[in-house]
Amino acid sequence: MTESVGIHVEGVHFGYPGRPVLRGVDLTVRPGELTALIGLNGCGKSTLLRLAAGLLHPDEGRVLLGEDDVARLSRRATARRVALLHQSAPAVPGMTVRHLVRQGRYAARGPLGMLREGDDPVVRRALRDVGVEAWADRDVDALSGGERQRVRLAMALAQDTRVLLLDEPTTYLDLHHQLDVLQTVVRLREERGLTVVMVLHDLAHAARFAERIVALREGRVVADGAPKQVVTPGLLAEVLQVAGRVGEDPEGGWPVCYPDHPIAALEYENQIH
Ligand SMILES: Nc1ncnc2c1ncn2[C@@H]1O[C@H](COP(=O)(O)OP(=O)(O)OP(=O)(O)O)[C@@H](O)[C@H]1O
Repeated sequence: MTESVGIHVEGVHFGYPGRPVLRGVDLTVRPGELTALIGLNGCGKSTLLRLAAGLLHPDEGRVLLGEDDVARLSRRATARRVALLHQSAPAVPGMTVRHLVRQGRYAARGPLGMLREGDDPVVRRALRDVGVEAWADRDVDALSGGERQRVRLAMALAQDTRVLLLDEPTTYLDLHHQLDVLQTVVRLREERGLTVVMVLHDLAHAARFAERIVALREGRVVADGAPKQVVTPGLLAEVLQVAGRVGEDPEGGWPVCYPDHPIAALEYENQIH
């Protein structure tokens, strides 16, 4: 197994024109760690993943993959180190599943590499890993939202990187396939020593599957630790603006949330301050 790679986010500030988003983020993801990133809509989660994938560059600070500053790596060198599952997929009319998944190879290996590899075993493995090999010759357009989401995961896996960034990997999926995808991620991470950061809106899934939860609020990290340590009624209020209770799964021991109601802005400020 190739050695795992960590991610270091050091003093990162980032904004889109006229819109500051990340306001001084420091985060070290250890090699081989499975981290869930949580927070309200618009708090900067996808932006942080895009910075780690080298698609955006910090205004201040830096992002390292292993020893390498992402801002100094070429697009292809970055694509060999890190794969990002986006929230939305490129939907090209008439493209088959196999063809789309091969795009993941293209990002990392380039056209010559793809020619050399012919019927690429990594593509076949990626299709198999997420259980979509039977759809290889179907049009991507003709898939349901959930089916397409799994194909996008196969595309990210086809990059065959040590670092996997997953932006809401369970969106569109029924409960069976949500659990299936999350278990697949856990298994692949164990088998291949992958370093995984995934944005999850479902705190129950974060608490169940991640070994670490990082919570963002308004572009800052406000909680960071093992699920048992950080999942509290205070986290629900401060990070997700929800009042609720937290218990413990009687068999697995992980925290279980019982969300009650959204907290109005005033009530929320009173709870925090
Ligand atoms: N390309 C862009 N140009 C300008 N503003 C953007 C752009 N992309 C995102 N934003 C803004 O930056 C902020 C952070 O967006 P981001 O997508 O990182 O949030 P998020 O935490 O992933 O949210 P969600 O949970 O809704 O996916 C939001 O206010 C969003 O409107």
